Amino acid sequence: MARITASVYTSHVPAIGAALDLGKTGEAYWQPLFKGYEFSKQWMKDNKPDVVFLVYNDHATAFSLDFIPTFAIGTAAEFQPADEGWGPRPVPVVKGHPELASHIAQSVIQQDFDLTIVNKMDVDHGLTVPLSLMCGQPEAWPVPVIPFAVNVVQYPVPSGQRCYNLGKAIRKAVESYDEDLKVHIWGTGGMSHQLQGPRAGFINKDFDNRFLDLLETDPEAAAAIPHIDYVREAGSEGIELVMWLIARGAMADAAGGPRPKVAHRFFHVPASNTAVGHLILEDH
Ligand SMILES: O=C(O)c1ccc(O)c(O)c1
Repeated sequence: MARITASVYTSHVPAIGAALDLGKTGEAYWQPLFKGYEFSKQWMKDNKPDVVFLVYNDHATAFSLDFIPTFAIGTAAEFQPADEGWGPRPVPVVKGHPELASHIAQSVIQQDFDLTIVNKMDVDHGLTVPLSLMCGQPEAWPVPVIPFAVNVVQYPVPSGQRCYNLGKAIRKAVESYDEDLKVHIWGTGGMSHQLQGPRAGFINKDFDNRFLDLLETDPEAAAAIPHIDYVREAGSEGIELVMWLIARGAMADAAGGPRPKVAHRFFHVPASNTAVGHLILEDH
C-alpha cells in the first residue's frame, strides 16, 4: 500500500528561483532566506519519498483565461520547465508518475471531486521553485513529481474547506494504491502578498503566523477561513494559501488519526513582495 508520510508547505516566489539560477544565494538579501531551507534539504535526503504530489498554481503559463481548470492533475511521464518570459529556468525536466497519478485521478473523481486530466503541460515557478528549495540544484530531480494545479488566479476559486476535503480524498486515493510507495504531499504558494493595486506590497506577519499555528494544531479552523478573510488579511495573492489546505487535509489527523509531528517551521519577510512561510509535518 502507498502511504502519505509527510507534508511540506512553502512559498514559491519566482525571485527565489532567479536568485538560485543567477548565483545570488550568498548575497545579504537572500542569505537568511536560504538558511531557513538548509534543514529542509537535509531532511529531504533523510526522508526521501518515492513520489512527491505537488500542489501549486499555474501563473497563466500552461493555462490562460481561455481555459481555467479548478483542479488539474498532471498524468504525463514528464513536464518541461516553462518559459515565463526569461527563457525556461535551468532546472532538470520534471519526471512524473503516470501510474499513481492516473490512480489518484480515478479514485478522487469517484469520490466526487472533478479533476481535469492534463497529459501535456509545462510547469512554472509555482512548481519548480519549491523543488529547488527542497532539493537544491541537482543534475536530475531526486524524485518523480505529480503536478496538481489549482486555480487561485481567476475567481471563483475553490474554498479552503473544499481544498481540505480534497486532501482527505487524495489520502484515501494514495492508500488504495497497491505498490508500497512513500508519498509526500506539498502545498505551495502564499504567504501574505499582494502584487497589484493600491495595496501592492501588502504583508501581514500576524495573519501568516496565526495561519501557521492553525496549520499545526487546528487545521479545521484554518479550513473554515472564508475567501474574504484571505483577501483582506493576506492580500489578493494570499488566497494561494488554500492550496496548503489540500496538503494538510491529507495528513492522518484529518481522517481521525494522530496529529502530525512538526519537523521544521520557518518564516521570513520579505522575499521580493512576499512573506515566505515554510512548514514540514511528518505523519506518525
Ligand atoms: O513576490 C513576488 O514578486 C511574487 C511574484 C509572483 C508570484 O507568483 C509570487 O508568488 C510572488
